[in-house]
Amino acid sequence: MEDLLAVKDLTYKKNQKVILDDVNLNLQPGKIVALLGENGAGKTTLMRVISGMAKNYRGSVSIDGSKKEADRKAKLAFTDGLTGFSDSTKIKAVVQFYRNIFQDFDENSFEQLRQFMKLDPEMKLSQLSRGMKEKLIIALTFARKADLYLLDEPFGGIDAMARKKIINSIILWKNEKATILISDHFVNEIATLLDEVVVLKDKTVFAHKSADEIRAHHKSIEEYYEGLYEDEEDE
Ligand SMILES: Nc1ncnc2c1ncn2[C@@H]1O[C@H](COP(=O)(O)OP(=O)(O)OP(=O)(O)O)[C@@H](O)[C@H]1O
Repeated sequence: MEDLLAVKDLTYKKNQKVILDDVNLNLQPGKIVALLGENGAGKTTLMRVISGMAKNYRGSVSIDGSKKEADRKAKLAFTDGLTGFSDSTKIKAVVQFYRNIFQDFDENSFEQLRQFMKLDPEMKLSQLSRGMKEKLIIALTFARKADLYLLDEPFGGIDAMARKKIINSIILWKNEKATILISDHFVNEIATLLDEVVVLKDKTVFAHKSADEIRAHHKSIEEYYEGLYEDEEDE
């Protein structure tokens, strides 16, 4: 099958510091993939490079065979913290903006997601709690009919009950052929969703395995992941 995402020999520096070093990553359509790694491992940076927000990297990123930034942006949904909107912006105005910018934004889907998340369209961004903001970001992201969804620690502030409901529903919100790359510090909570696991360590892709393969050899994905760091702690 042709790759949906192909990252080839990617090196990214910020202020002369190497943040990603020779990253290669290929993802196929229709997969849910965890992006794991310690604080500072480069998960957010990798998503920013893939999405075209971070520039001046070496190597190449292609989505559906195209390296063009405009093509990539049209095919992927990445909501980076609602930056750029003022605090007094209402949810309904953010939705209006999304509708104007993204051709694949589906208002009916957003409406369903908004109700699911129990968000009031009249509320201003300044009135939203951290968890409510994260719910809005998830709703905006999945209201698009994208080929690739990048979710960067999407649930940090969301309460346990809502989190469970969201995680169980994610698979229903995406087209069968769409791929999700999701970073989360609690791999256990998303484990049942996963088809593949990518671990960023030492500035590069340290491991990329199928979830089934990991489960065949380890008690859980979490145990496998923690095992990658055990030797270091003993030193
Ligand atoms: N604006 C910036 N300027 C300089 N260095 C940065 C900047 N943003 C991030 N970095 C550095 O890039 C590296 C990777 O950061 P990144 O945010 O991508 O990691 P992460 O894996 O997403 O971490 P976390 O799990 O804490 O969210 C870190 O060493 C960090 O110090």
